[in-house]
Amino acid sequence: MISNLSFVTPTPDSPWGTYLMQVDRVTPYLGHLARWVETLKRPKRALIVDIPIELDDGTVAHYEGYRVQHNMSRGPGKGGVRYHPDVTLEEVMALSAWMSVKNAAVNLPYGGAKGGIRVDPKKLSNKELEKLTRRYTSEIGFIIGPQQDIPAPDVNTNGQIMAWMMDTYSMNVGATATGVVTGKPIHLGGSLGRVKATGRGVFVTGREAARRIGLDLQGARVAVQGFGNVGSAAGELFVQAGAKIVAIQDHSGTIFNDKGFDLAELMPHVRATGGVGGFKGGEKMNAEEFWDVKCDILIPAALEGQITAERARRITAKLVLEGANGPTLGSGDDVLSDRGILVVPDVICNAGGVTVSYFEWVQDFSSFFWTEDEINVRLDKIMVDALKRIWAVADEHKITLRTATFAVACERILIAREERGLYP
Ligand SMILES: NC(=O)C1=CN([C@@H]2O[C@H](COP(=O)(O)OP(=O)(O)OC[C@H]3O[C@@H](n4cnc5c(N)ncnc54)[C@H](O)[C@@H]3O)[C@@H](O)[C@H]2O)C=CC1
Ligand SMILES: O=C(O)CCC(=O)C(=O)O
Repeated sequence: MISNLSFVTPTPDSPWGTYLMQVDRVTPYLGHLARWVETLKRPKRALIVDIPIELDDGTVAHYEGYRVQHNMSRGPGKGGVRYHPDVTLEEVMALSAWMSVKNAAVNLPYGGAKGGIRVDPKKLSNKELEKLTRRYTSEIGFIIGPQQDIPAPDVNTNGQIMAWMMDTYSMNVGATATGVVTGKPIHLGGSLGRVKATGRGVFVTGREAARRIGLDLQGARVAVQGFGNVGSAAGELFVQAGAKIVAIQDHSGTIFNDKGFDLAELMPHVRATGGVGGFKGGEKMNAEEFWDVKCDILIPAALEGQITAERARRITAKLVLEGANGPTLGSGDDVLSDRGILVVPDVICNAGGVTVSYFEWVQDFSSFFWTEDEINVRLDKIMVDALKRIWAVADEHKITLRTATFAVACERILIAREERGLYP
């Protein structure tokens, strides 16, 4: 693992360390392009901003914000913005690099970027959240734009936050620029289908993977970690396909129901309380027992670094669908692979969100909007075709789907890098 960057000290289990190891694993499959591989090991641009805001009680608080543009060889930067108290520059760097790989894996004309603010948004009022978002947008305003870098929602951010970002950027440039962010509300140039698109992509890749390994979704047992935007939308689609969700874990608790949860009862509880904890339609479980639950499909859809080697030894699923970015440590990945558990990696599994973000961006430019059916059909096709190509590479080289996704994506990025050349 080469990393002579002065501003991060990755470890094998940290997000950037995990990403570097994934790049090292793909290098033997890159042929002559391997001489460009160092390009992938350093972000093109990393911006740290101070965000001062006046709180409701009159005091002034400072928050640290980031926007990292990992690689722009294939087009403008693209990737979400995360609000979380544990966000670091290192984490955002890894998330931006995974965006480069993901966008290339589904062949979108984008590079990779990601942003974040080190904040617990649950502790802020709506007014404070708006001030934070607007100030952050102004601070990063000179490196984002419809043709430069297009943010979108991620953990703890949503359509309202995208609306504030779009409005702030537009006021600063003096013209409404709907294409500067995606994941916006429908009335502001948002796309039908975007809210559930990431979960839908997890379902589509999961359905294809299940078919290939002969796993029947009818009656399949599913465990989901993270029941926010991604986990809940994926879970709903699996239930519609005949599967049952037997265990769910989120920040508020872990719940179990051997017969499968009734989502018509659970969803209103989550909307009303903010989490699954306290739901009466199932038993409460110890958090660590989640990883022992008997299931066919496991969907980590919360944060990074959840599947350690130790947990990977206990997982009973035949199929792991990475809804989250970076949920599996390198050591955990090796254990899953040795045990014959198929992992559909984040860089393809959760690409449905950015794919519909791309549709949103295209619709904004043409000011012509598609129906939800058109969007879902196009999304399904892009995901299925991308997975087919990746699967063929995995079979050809006898490598995991993760390394195969990196092989397909990194080749595309580095061809673009080589063709563009280096001289100004
Ligand atoms: N929103 C999107 O379009 C996309 C999101 N992702 C990834 O999916 C994952 C989830 O994102 P969203 O659903 O958008 O976020 P969200 O904010 O809607 O939901 C996050 C979920 O994770 C849970 N969670 C947080 N800390 C936890 C912990 N310590 N243990 C268990 N659960 C915990 C929360 O309770 C919540 O249910 C993230 O890794 C994100 O980067 C990936 C692609 C696109
Ligand atoms: O929709 C987008 O542009 C990016 C979504 C995202 O942050 C991700 O795929 O991790």
